[in-house]
Amino acid sequence: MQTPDQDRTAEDQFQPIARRIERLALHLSPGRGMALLSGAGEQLRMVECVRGVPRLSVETAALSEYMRGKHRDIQQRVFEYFSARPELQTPIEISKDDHRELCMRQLHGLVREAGIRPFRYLLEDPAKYFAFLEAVGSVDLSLGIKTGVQYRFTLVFVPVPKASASSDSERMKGSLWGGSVINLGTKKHKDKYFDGIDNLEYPGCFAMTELHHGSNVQGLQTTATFDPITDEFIINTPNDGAIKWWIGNAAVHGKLATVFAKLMLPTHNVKGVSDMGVHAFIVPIRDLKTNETLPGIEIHDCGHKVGLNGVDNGALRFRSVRIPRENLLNRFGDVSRDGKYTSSLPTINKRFAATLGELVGGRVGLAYSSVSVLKLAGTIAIRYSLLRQQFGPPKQAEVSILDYQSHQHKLMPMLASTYAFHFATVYLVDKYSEMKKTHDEQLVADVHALSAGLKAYVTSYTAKSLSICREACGGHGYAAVNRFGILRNDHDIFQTFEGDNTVLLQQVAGDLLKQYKEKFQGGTFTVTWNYLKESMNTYLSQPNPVTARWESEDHLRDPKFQLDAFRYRTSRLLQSVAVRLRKHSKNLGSFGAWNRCLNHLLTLAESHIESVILAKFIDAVQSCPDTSSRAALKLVCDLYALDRIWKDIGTYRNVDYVAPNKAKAIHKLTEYLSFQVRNIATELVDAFDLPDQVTRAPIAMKSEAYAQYTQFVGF
Ligand SMILES: Cc1cc2nc3c(=O)[nH]c(=O)nc-3n(C[C@H](O)[C@H](O)[C@H](O)COP(=O)(O)OP(=O)(O)OC[C@H]3O[C@@H](n4cnc5c(N)ncnc54)[C@H](O)[C@@H]3O)c2cc1C
Repeated sequence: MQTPDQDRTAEDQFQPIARRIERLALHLSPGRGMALLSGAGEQLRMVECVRGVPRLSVETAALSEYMRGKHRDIQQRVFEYFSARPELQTPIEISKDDHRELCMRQLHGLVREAGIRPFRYLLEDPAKYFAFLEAVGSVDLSLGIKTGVQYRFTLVFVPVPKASASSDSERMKGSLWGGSVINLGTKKHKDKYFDGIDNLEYPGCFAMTELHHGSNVQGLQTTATFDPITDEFIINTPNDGAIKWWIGNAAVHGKLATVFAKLMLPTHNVKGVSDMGVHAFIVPIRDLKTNETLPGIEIHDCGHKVGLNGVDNGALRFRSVRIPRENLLNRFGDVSRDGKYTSSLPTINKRFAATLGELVGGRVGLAYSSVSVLKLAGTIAIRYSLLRQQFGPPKQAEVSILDYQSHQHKLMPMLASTYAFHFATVYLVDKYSEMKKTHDEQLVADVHALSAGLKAYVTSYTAKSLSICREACGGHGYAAVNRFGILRNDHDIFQTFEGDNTVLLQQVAGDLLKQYKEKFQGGTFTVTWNYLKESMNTYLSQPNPVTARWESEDHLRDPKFQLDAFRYRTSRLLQSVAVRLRKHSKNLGSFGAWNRCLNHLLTLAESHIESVILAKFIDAVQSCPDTSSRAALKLVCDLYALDRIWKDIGTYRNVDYVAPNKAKAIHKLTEYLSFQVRNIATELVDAFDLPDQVTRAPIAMKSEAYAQYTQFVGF
């Protein structure tokens, strides 16, 4: 019996030989080359077999098991619940109002009938909560967001670098009702509200954004003025710009809201009040029994949206609404009966920073959910592309559209990226759960930056990919029943809420620069960024002219080469932007210099996140215990890495990190790997383990797809 290690050795020896034979087989078909390769995949695979060249054989069940994680049971419960209650499934055509009511019924059903308690999972085992969120998001993204609004444990304080164009102080972004009460409040709040939030007796809102200020939370204008005579706060909207806007659950269902407002304390000086900064307050907005809007509060519907119409976003105006002093969520700052402000933390910035570690869950959740949207869209597009046949060699059968090189180019690197993101976000969830247990300071910083970067990177990628998937399915991709339109519209806003992506990437860049500065002052890099210590030194020396020319397949598929290349790019971007910022600061000041270098900074942040994603993917390949799954993952990982390097080949060529012959070899190999991945695409999407009841698009059904599609329109 072989150990996994012996297995790996044998396989590692075999693979390069098999690859060479296979390539030779292609070379032996003069004049046909990639056309044969792409145009007649099925025949070619048979030819390959005849010539003794094996296609990777993948044990889907084993791969699926490796991908699945430990909380499949909760997802299964969600799927089973909706299977048993077809009337609760969201139809393709539904009005805004009906969709909102249905979403609320879906959530009630899960909590009250199926006995699922998301709020408890969130507290006890965040990974279970995220798995649940993934499942409800695949039922309907509106339901996923509605759930998040009610429960989520996030309030993301986003410290944007001092120099950035957006703010000269810290900002906070985030969610949402349940999380804000538990995280920003104290025991009295938990005792009073936990059960009601958990069982949906207290549907609530998270009211931070105002008409004039979204990203820049420091600019909020709503006030909460303490009245020492009545022992109350007076919540007021001073002007139209301060109307709370986009507030989820506000238009119809919310009964209470966490309202973010500037805490104003009376003083004896000329000004009469002192601004203590933005704090959070629980404000009842509707009568718990009658659902009537409470006096002093004006609520309007934000109206029909581009997507997520199952969520009732509303706008709120407060006219001197009085709430008891105890409604201040006072974990980080409190006001005593006689109007004295106290906090264990001396400054607003410190209070924000303390909140960071507790409250990054929303971004973790969005990154994770975005990967499941990508899996769903990729599964639909790839299954259909395998089924769909158009054209073919003269007098021969038509070929699958996925046998066209152009189609492989559209979908196979995307499939590889989906796997890459899967492992990166699973890692993020693990780190987040660990952080919630240990509160380790370095981990807090790491999770904070990683969640910002992954949320921004993954949601942007998914948003673009949804359009590519639609187009890859031609006209039938445009039928609403096949889901791309709805997914695209619903997911689009993932790029904006829980922190705008451009703003979040700046935060990652700012953190990298901070680390860079500390390195040169003898500090240590946080866990994820340790690699920079090493690669900064490599960067400072010139690229090696010999390795720049190495082009063998074994070298290009060596994880060391791939990671070095990713990290070299990040180090180079980091070093060069630091120099530029220093130079421009002299004339433009730090704000102007930051803006002058903004695109450079965003590229740096993306490059760093790509390095982290690749590193986690390589780890996942190496840790996979099943031989066939490991071989498949290695192939997919190579495609991810080389495709990314090829997409940025100009950067590598400009500094001679890659010589022309090597650039050409990377390109050729990337196309070849796309073809190889295409050959196991069925198994790779099957391993996502999305049953037909979840994918739902008729064109992606595992069997009888055309028949199901024709039935849908009435044949
Ligand atoms: C469907 C939906 C649901 C929502 N739910 C809630 C909710 O429940 N509670 C709540 O409080 N809020 C909610 N929001 C608000 C959401 O959080 C904000 O829209 C988000 O924070 C972005 O703010 P903004 O809309 O003001 O965009 P802005 O900050 O005005 O950004 C507009 C553009 O300017 C760019 N930009 C801004 N600053 C910079 C900078 N420094 N550098 C470079 N570019 C910059 C951005 O990249 C973006 O492209 C929701 C929004 C929507 C659409």
